[in-house]
Amino acid sequence: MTVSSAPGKVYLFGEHAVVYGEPAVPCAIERRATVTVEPRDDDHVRVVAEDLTLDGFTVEYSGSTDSGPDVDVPRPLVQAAMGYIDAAVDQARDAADAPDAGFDITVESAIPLGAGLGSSAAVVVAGIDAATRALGVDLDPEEIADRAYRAEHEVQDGQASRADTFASAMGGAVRVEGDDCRAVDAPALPFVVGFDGGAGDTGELVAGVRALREKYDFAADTVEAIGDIVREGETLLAEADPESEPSEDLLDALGELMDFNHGLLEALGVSSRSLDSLVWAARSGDAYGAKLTGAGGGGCIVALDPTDETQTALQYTPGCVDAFRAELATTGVRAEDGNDTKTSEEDA
Ligand SMILES: Nc1ncnc2c1ncn2[C@@H]1O[C@H](COP(=O)(O)OP(=O)(O)O)[C@@H](O)[C@H]1O
Ligand SMILES: C[C@@](O)(CCOP(=O)(O)O)CC(=O)O
Ligand SMILES: [Mg+2]
Repeated sequence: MTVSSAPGKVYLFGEHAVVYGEPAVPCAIERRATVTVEPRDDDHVRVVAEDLTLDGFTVEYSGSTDSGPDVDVPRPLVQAAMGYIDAAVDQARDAADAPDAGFDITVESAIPLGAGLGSSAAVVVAGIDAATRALGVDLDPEEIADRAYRAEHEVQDGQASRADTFASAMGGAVRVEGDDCRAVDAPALPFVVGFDGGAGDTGELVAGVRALREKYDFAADTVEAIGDIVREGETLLAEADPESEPSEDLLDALGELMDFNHGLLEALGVSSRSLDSLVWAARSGDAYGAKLTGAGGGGCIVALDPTDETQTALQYTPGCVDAFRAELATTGVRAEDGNDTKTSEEDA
């Protein structure tokens, strides 16, 4: 049996624009998905994922129910739910050159689904690591990141960047621009996350931005302007001492850029009334800055605040179902079964 975990992430800057080649800075956070894999003697794949719920299915009884009810779950719902795990299994079979390998897979995750914290990337990264190790193949974190990207790219109909999967596989703060992925030496930033209980459909939201970008030059300019914000932000990070607490000046400047980034994402149509209300609650709670994180539509915002004020303000905001401090995850994908021959920290 092999067990692997991988972290979720928040975007300091740059989601959506990263899909069109602009840079982005996602940061891995200490909320992890854990995948347990047991190889099988046949080529079947059996998945237990208790955090995953499906809305709407039909159960048909005909005559005796000895063989159990015939559950008719609409195909698209199953595909949406299972696509990422399926794609991770395909990648692991390919990496181990074992096209007929079968697995019993259990997924457990502390990352809310579809909420912009990269649950899909964490599940795919941890799944590829656990399944390849179960087949006796040990991939390094960069290769897991690459295969996880290919899996997300396939599931999201060709609309995915390398950002989420690279951050999850490597841990820490990273910078992604097209195929160029690298670690960023940044001070530990005081992230606070607010969750509205909702979710967004990544594929649909990315398609919406793509359509606007094709329709209006000013929407294409907006995407480029997000890239400018990221470039400005990474200059600030590069000037800071990664070993020290971030200075107030740095937090002020990063916060201003986060606020601007949120405004541009809002203009591109990927925010929502509840995300905006959490962003404003964080700002009135004294955050240095706040923005939505990930695809948007519903889910999470991220704010910068070293004190408890933003978290408290969010907790008292109607529509906020959870508010928590998100520590930077310095380790990306890792074995949880004592069979690890590497961690991304050692490799970095
Ligand atoms: N705990 C889990 N168990 C099984 N699948 C999961 C789990 N968490 C996430 N997933 C997969 O990831 C999808 C959500 O990914 P996505 O829409 O990209 O949002 P995000 O990555 O922001 O959480 C789910 O529909 C599901 O397919
Ligand atoms: C919108 C996007 O930039 C980030 C999506 O993040 P998430 O899946 O919502 O956590 C898409 C991508 O980079 O693949
Ligand atoms: Mg995702």
